[in-house]
Amino acid sequence: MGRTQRKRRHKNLLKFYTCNNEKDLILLNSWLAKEGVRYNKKLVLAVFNDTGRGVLTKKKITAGEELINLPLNLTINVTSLLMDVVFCRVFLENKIPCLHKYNCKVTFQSLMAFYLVYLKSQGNECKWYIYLKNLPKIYTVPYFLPNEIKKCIDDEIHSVIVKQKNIIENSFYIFDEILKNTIPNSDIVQNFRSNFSLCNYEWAYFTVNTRCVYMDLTKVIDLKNIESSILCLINDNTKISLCPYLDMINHSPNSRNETKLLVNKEVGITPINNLNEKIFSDVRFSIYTKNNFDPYTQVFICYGDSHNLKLITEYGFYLPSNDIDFVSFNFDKINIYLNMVGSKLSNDQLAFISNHGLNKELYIDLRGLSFNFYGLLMVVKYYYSQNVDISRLIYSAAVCSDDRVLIEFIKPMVKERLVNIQASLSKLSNFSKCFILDNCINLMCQYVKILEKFIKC
Ligand SMILES: C[S@@+](CC[C@H](N)C(=O)[O-])C[C@H]1O[C@@H](n2cnc3c(N)ncnc32)[C@H](O)[C@@H]1O
Repeated sequence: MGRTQRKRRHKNLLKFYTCNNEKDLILLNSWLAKEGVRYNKKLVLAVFNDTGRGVLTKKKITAGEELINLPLNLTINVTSLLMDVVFCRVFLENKIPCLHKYNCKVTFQSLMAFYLVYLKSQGNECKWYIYLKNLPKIYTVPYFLPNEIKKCIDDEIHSVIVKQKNIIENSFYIFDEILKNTIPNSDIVQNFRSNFSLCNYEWAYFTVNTRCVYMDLTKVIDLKNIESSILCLINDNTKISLCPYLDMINHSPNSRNETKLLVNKEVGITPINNLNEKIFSDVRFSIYTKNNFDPYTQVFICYGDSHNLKLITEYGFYLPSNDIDFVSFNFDKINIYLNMVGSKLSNDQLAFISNHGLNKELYIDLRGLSFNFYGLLMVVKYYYSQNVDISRLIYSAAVCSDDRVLIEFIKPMVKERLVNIQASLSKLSNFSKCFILDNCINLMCQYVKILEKFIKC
């Protein structure tokens, strides 16, 4: 090894320690190998200073290399739920007609979370025991902040938590009712009943939220006739799945990757009532990277959206110096401001705004007003100007959007937003520090930076 290489390796070594030899992870690795997972031999699990547990490569990885390849039966996906006879009986052998009563009432994510509590309640009798044992015990999303702190954080973060809370609590009460009314004809269901609590369900919900990957199984299963199956409870699609080991890879906004479902030609599209494990024994799920990774560096994939509001509230982490962050403004609040400054919108203006979608995507980022925000302000200011074609004017904003009149007009409202965030930050400084709160404070400071830049321009 040359001097430069040695130096680089030493520098990298300081940033992580490998954890492949920890007892639980040895068990996880040998279980995965036994179950047929094929992962790139260069990869090992490690704990990194900045991101926590993740995947490290010991040798160079080049774009196009496969990272992990799993048999479909080793992922928890829609077919796992459908093929689990005992789980399906919870719904089908029930004192209430729950498929009918709760038709389209929950998301697939909620159903997956319910299934995860069911699996967890089986302890070491469960096929997924080793996998479940290695999942994080807690999640660092603001949902879990104490109420007195939640009250002080910015409205944007708070409104995401409120939405999460509604989804989680509503689905929890539905599942609780279903479980209370099921005919408990096995120990598995008895245990499930006694383990089903809001706290366990919240853990499961955020396990699914933070770890699932997109997986489209329409090439192998026919999801059309679902009326008498548990899928009639859901109001969205089933395209998410938990994939052991793959879910150890952390996120980077700069990473690019692709997944593939590798299907043996003979596997046709199976109707949901004909599913069995054998059919999928030849179907595999594979993930490739489109990046190069140096030896002894962390391997990342991209989870999708990378703005910090999403990362903090859905995944529980914050990316510093994130240029794509933005501060949203609610149309109703803008409307109140317009009324206050004597620029009440007419019905014609309101119809124009709604028809052109100018009441959505209203935000300010480090580059200034969003296209829609700018367009909305044009409608406010120029709709009734003579010789102005407002539609043409709005679309010219794609080329030039620095009309001082519009910017100065909205500044007082932006200043008020800034003052409110600063006041919240000051209240938050009274609470003792913790990782989740720090993430929220970091994001709010980013909002301050964005708004101050806008006001100064
Ligand atoms: C799919 S899991 C990745 C593996 C996870 N770190 C573990 O120990 O099991 C997603 C979670 O990893 C963490 N994570 C992912 N990317 C991260 C990053 N760039 N920085 C910090 N934490 C990250 C977050 O807690 C996130 O909810």
